[in-house]
Amino acid sequence: MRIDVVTIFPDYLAALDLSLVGKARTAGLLDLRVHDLRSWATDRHRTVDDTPFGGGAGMVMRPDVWGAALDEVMAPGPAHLVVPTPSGETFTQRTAEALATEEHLAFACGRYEGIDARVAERYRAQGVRVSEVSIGDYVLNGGEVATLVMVEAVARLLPGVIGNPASLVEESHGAAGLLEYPVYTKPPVWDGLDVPEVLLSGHHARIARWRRDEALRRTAARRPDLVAALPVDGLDKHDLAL
Ligand SMILES: N#Cc1c(-c2ccc3ccn(Cc4ccc(CN5CCCCC5)cc4)c3c2)n[nH]c1N
Repeated sequence: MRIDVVTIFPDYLAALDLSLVGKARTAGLLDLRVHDLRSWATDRHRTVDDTPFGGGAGMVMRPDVWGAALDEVMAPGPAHLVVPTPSGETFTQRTAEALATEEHLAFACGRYEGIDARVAERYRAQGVRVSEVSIGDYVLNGGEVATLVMVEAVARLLPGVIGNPASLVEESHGAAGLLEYPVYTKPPVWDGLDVPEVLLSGHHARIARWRRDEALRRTAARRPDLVAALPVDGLDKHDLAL
Protein backbone atom coordinates (compact mmCIF):
# COMPACT_ATOMS: atom_id res chain seq x y z
CA MET A 1 0.00 0.00 0.00
CA ARG A 2 1.01 3.55 -0.76
CA ILE A 3 -0.06 6.38 1.54
CA ASP A 4 0.53 10.06 0.81
CA VAL A 5 -0.06 12.66 3.52
CA VAL A 6 -0.23 16.37 2.69
CA THR A 7 0.08 18.84 5.60
CA ILE A 8 1.54 22.23 6.55
CA PHE A 9 3.10 20.50 9.57
CA PRO A 10 5.11 17.53 8.16
CA ASP A 11 6.97 17.11 11.46
CA TYR A 12 3.63 16.25 13.11
CA LEU A 13 3.72 12.98 11.18
CA ALA A 14 7.21 12.02 12.43
CA ALA A 15 5.55 9.47 14.73
CA LEU A 16 4.91 7.40 11.61
CA ASP A 17 8.66 6.71 11.45
CA LEU A 18 8.41 4.83 14.75
CA SER A 19 7.26 1.44 16.01
CA LEU A 20 4.91 -0.72 14.01
CA VAL A 21 4.27 1.71 11.16
CA GLY A 22 7.97 2.58 10.97
CA LYS A 23 8.88 -1.11 10.78
CA ALA A 24 6.28 -1.68 8.07
CA ARG A 25 7.83 1.13 6.02
CA THR A 26 11.34 -0.26 6.50
CA ALA A 27 10.11 -3.73 5.52
CA GLY A 28 8.59 -2.32 2.35
CA LEU A 29 5.05 -3.28 3.44
CA LEU A 30 3.97 0.36 3.42
CA ASP A 31 5.14 3.15 1.10
CA LEU A 32 4.32 6.25 3.16
CA ARG A 33 5.21 9.72 1.90
CA VAL A 34 4.66 12.99 3.79
CA HIS A 35 4.49 16.26 1.83
CA ASP A 36 4.52 19.94 2.86
CA LEU A 37 1.51 21.67 1.30
CA ARG A 38 3.49 24.90 1.08
CA SER A 39 5.62 23.27 -1.65
CA TRP A 40 2.69 23.97 -3.99
CA ALA A 41 2.07 27.55 -2.84
CA THR A 42 2.71 30.06 -5.61
CA ASP A 43 3.62 33.30 -3.84
CA ARG A 44 6.82 34.23 -2.06
CA HIS A 45 5.05 34.00 1.31
CA ARG A 46 3.97 30.46 0.43
CA THR A 47 0.36 31.32 1.33
CA VAL A 48 -2.10 28.43 1.69
CA ASP A 49 -5.13 30.19 3.20
CA ASP A 50 -7.44 33.14 2.71
CA THR A 51 -10.46 34.82 4.30
CA PRO A 52 -13.80 32.95 4.21
CA PHE A 53 -16.50 33.96 1.72
CA GLY A 54 -19.62 34.88 3.70
CA GLY A 55 -17.53 36.22 6.57
CA GLY A 56 -16.87 34.54 9.88
CA ALA A 57 -13.82 34.01 12.04
CA GLY A 58 -10.59 32.39 10.92
CA MET A 59 -9.19 31.46 7.53
CA VAL A 60 -9.99 28.80 4.93
CA MET A 61 -7.42 26.75 3.01
CA ARG A 62 -7.18 27.63 -0.66
CA PRO A 63 -8.51 25.22 -3.30
CA ASP A 64 -5.85 26.08 -5.89
CA VAL A 65 -2.95 25.08 -3.66
CA TRP A 66 -4.70 21.90 -2.49
CA GLY A 67 -5.65 21.01 -6.06
CA ALA A 68 -2.06 21.31 -7.26
CA ALA A 69 -0.78 19.23 -4.34
CA LEU A 70 -3.38 16.45 -4.56
CA ASP A 71 -3.18 16.22 -8.36
CA GLU A 72 0.53 15.47 -7.98
CA VAL A 73 0.50 13.12 -4.99
CA MET A 74 -2.54 11.12 -6.14
CA ALA A 75 -1.03 10.54 -9.60
CA PRO A 76 -1.10 8.19 -11.39
CA GLY A 77 -4.10 6.92 -9.40
CA PRO A 78 -6.56 5.58 -8.71
CA ALA A 79 -6.22 6.87 -5.17
CA HIS A 80 -8.75 7.13 -2.36
CA LEU A 81 -8.77 10.65 -0.90
CA VAL A 82 -9.32 10.81 2.88
CA VAL A 83 -10.14 14.21 4.35
CA PRO A 84 -10.24 14.41 8.16
CA THR A 85 -12.90 16.92 9.27
CA PRO A 86 -15.11 17.48 12.34
CA SER A 87 -18.10 17.20 10.03
CA GLY A 88 -17.08 13.82 8.64
CA GLU A 89 -18.56 10.35 9.02
CA THR A 90 -17.24 8.66 12.14
CA PHE A 91 -14.08 6.61 11.60
CA THR A 92 -14.56 3.09 12.96
CA GLN A 93 -12.80 -0.25 12.73
CA ARG A 94 -15.03 -0.97 9.73
CA THR A 95 -13.67 2.18 8.06
CA ALA A 96 -10.11 1.03 8.78
CA GLU A 97 -10.86 -2.40 7.31
CA ALA A 98 -12.27 -0.85 4.14
CA LEU A 99 -9.34 1.56 3.72
CA ALA A 100 -6.86 -1.27 4.31
CA THR A 101 -8.04 -2.88 1.07
CA GLU A 102 -6.99 0.14 -1.01
CA GLU A 103 -3.81 0.30 -3.08
CA HIS A 104 -3.28 4.05 -2.62
CA LEU A 105 -4.59 6.44 0.06
CA ALA A 106 -4.05 10.20 0.15
CA PHE A 107 -4.73 12.10 3.38
CA ALA A 108 -5.41 15.84 3.18
CA CYS A 109 -4.64 17.39 6.57
CA GLY A 110 -6.52 20.65 6.87
CA ARG A 111 -5.86 23.45 9.33
CA TYR A 112 -7.46 26.81 10.14
CA GLU A 113 -11.25 26.48 9.64
CA GLY A 114 -10.87 23.73 7.06
CA ILE A 115 -10.28 23.19 3.35
CA ASP A 116 -12.38 24.93 0.67
CA ALA A 117 -15.33 22.57 0.03
CA ARG A 118 -14.72 22.63 -3.72
CA VAL A 119 -11.61 20.46 -3.29
CA ALA A 120 -13.62 17.38 -2.24
CA GLU A 121 -16.34 18.36 -4.72
CA ARG A 122 -13.89 18.51 -7.63
CA TYR A 123 -12.31 15.14 -6.95
CA ARG A 124 -15.70 13.44 -6.52
CA ALA A 125 -16.73 14.95 -9.87
CA GLN A 126 -13.58 13.42 -11.38
CA GLY A 127 -14.63 10.00 -10.08
CA VAL A 128 -12.13 9.91 -7.21
CA ARG A 129 -13.43 8.16 -4.06
CA VAL A 130 -13.44 10.82 -1.35
CA SER A 131 -14.07 10.04 2.33
CA GLU A 132 -14.64 12.94 4.72
CA VAL A 133 -14.02 11.33 8.11
CA SER A 134 -14.05 12.34 11.78
CA ILE A 135 -12.26 10.40 14.52
CA GLY A 136 -14.71 11.55 17.19
CA ASP A 137 -17.06 14.14 18.60
CA TYR A 138 -14.52 16.66 19.82
CA VAL A 139 -12.75 19.49 18.02
CA LEU A 140 -9.05 19.33 17.13
CA ASN A 141 -6.97 22.09 15.53
CA GLY A 142 -6.25 20.21 12.34
CA GLY A 143 -6.26 16.90 10.53
CA GLU A 144 -2.78 15.64 11.47
CA VAL A 145 -3.70 13.86 14.72
CA ALA A 146 -6.67 12.23 13.00
CA THR A 147 -4.39 11.11 10.17
CA LEU A 148 -1.96 9.55 12.67
CA VAL A 149 -4.88 7.63 14.18
CA MET A 150 -6.22 6.44 10.86
CA VAL A 151 -2.84 5.50 9.35
CA GLU A 152 -2.00 3.39 12.41
CA ALA A 153 -5.44 1.72 12.43
CA VAL A 154 -5.10 0.89 8.72
CA ALA A 155 -1.41 -0.06 8.68
CA ARG A 156 -1.82 -2.68 11.43
CA LEU A 157 -4.35 -4.50 9.26
CA LEU A 158 -1.96 -4.87 6.33
CA PRO A 159 -0.61 -8.40 5.74
CA GLY A 160 2.70 -8.97 7.49
CA VAL A 161 2.58 -5.82 9.63
CA ILE A 162 1.30 -7.43 12.84
CA GLY A 163 3.57 -10.29 13.91
CA ASN A 164 0.70 -12.47 15.13
CA PRO A 165 -2.38 -12.05 12.90
CA ALA A 166 -4.40 -14.07 15.44
CA SER A 167 -4.34 -11.01 17.70
CA LEU A 168 -6.35 -9.12 15.09
CA VAL A 169 -9.19 -11.58 15.48
CA GLU A 170 -9.97 -11.00 19.17
CA GLU A 171 -9.75 -7.24 19.12
CA SER A 172 -12.16 -4.73 20.56
CA HIS A 173 -14.54 -3.47 17.93
CA GLY A 174 -13.64 -6.57 16.00
CA ALA A 175 -16.06 -8.90 14.29
CA ALA A 176 -17.76 -9.76 17.60
CA GLY A 177 -18.53 -6.07 18.13
CA LEU A 178 -17.65 -6.24 21.81
CA LEU A 179 -15.13 -4.33 23.91
CA GLU A 180 -12.13 -6.37 25.01
CA TYR A 181 -11.96 -8.36 28.24
CA PRO A 182 -9.50 -7.34 31.02
CA VAL A 183 -5.96 -8.69 30.67
CA TYR A 184 -3.50 -9.76 33.38
CA THR A 185 0.13 -10.87 33.64
CA LYS A 186 2.61 -11.80 36.36
CA PRO A 187 2.88 -11.48 39.31
CA PRO A 188 -0.24 -13.50 40.31
CA VAL A 189 -0.65 -11.21 43.35
CA TRP A 190 0.25 -7.55 43.08
CA ASP A 191 -0.30 -5.03 45.83
CA GLY A 192 -2.66 -7.48 47.52
CA LEU A 193 -4.70 -7.86 44.30
CA ASP A 194 -5.27 -11.32 42.77
CA VAL A 195 -5.62 -12.42 39.17
CA PRO A 196 -9.05 -14.02 38.51
CA GLU A 197 -8.65 -17.70 39.49
CA VAL A 198 -10.07 -19.02 36.21
CA LEU A 199 -7.15 -17.51 34.28
CA LEU A 200 -4.72 -19.63 36.31
CA SER A 201 -6.80 -22.81 35.83
CA GLY A 202 -5.51 -23.84 32.43
CA HIS A 203 -9.11 -24.75 31.58
CA HIS A 204 -9.34 -23.17 28.11
CA ALA A 205 -13.11 -23.49 27.68
CA ARG A 206 -13.75 -21.85 31.05
CA ILE A 207 -11.22 -19.13 30.27
CA ALA A 208 -12.86 -18.45 26.92
CA ARG A 209 -16.30 -18.26 28.55
CA TRP A 210 -14.99 -15.94 31.32
CA ARG A 211 -13.42 -13.63 28.73
CA ARG A 212 -16.64 -13.46 26.71
CA ASP A 213 -18.65 -12.76 29.87
CA GLU A 214 -16.29 -9.96 30.85
CA ALA A 215 -16.39 -8.50 27.34
CA LEU A 216 -20.19 -8.53 27.41
CA ARG A 217 -20.31 -6.98 30.88
CA ARG A 218 -17.90 -4.23 29.92
CA THR A 219 -19.70 -3.51 26.67
CA ALA A 220 -23.08 -3.33 28.42
CA ALA A 221 -21.66 -0.99 31.06
CA ARG A 222 -19.60 1.30 28.82
CA ARG A 223 -21.04 1.04 25.35
CA PRO A 224 -24.74 0.09 25.44
CA ASP A 225 -24.91 1.31 21.85
CA LEU A 226 -22.69 -1.60 20.80
CA VAL A 227 -24.87 -4.09 22.72
CA ALA A 228 -27.94 -2.75 20.94
CA ALA A 229 -26.18 -3.37 17.61
CA LEU A 230 -25.23 -6.98 18.40
CA PRO A 231 -26.93 -9.60 16.25
CA VAL A 232 -29.31 -11.51 18.56
CA ASP A 233 -28.29 -14.80 16.96
CA GLY A 234 -24.76 -13.98 18.11
CA LEU A 235 -25.87 -14.27 21.76
CA ASP A 236 -26.60 -17.56 23.54
CA LYS A 237 -28.88 -18.06 26.55
CA HIS A 238 -25.88 -17.81 28.88
CA ASP A 239 -25.07 -14.36 27.44
CA LEU A 240 -28.64 -13.21 27.86
CA ALA A 241 -28.65 -14.40 31.48
CA LEU A 242 -25.75 -12.08 32.38
N1 LIG B 1 -10.93 14.14 11.89
C1 LIG B 1 -11.15 15.02 12.60
C2 LIG B 1 -11.43 16.04 13.56
C3 LIG B 1 -11.13 17.41 13.58
C4 LIG B 1 -10.49 18.27 12.56
C5 LIG B 1 -10.04 17.72 11.36
C6 LIG B 1 -9.50 18.54 10.38
C7 LIG B 1 -9.41 19.91 10.59
C8 LIG B 1 -8.98 21.00 9.82
C9 LIG B 1 -9.12 22.15 10.57
N2 LIG B 1 -9.65 21.80 11.76
C10 LIG B 1 -9.96 22.76 12.83
C11 LIG B 1 -11.40 23.06 12.85
C12 LIG B 1 -11.98 23.43 14.03
C13 LIG B 1 -13.33 23.76 14.09
C14 LIG B 1 -14.10 23.71 12.97
C15 LIG B 1 -15.58 24.08 13.08
N3 LIG B 1 -16.13 24.80 11.93
C16 LIG B 1 -15.31 25.94 11.54
C17 LIG B 1 -15.91 26.66 10.31
C18 LIG B 1 -17.31 27.11 10.59
C19 LIG B 1 -18.15 25.95 11.02
C20 LIG B 1 -17.50 25.23 12.22
C21 LIG B 1 -13.54 23.32 11.78
C22 LIG B 1 -12.16 23.00 11.72
C23 LIG B 1 -9.84 20.45 11.82
C24 LIG B 1 -10.37 19.65 12.80
N4 LIG B 1 -11.59 17.90 14.73
N5 LIG B 1 -12.17 16.90 15.43
C25 LIG B 1 -12.10 15.76 14.75
N6 LIG B 1 -12.60 14.54 15.17
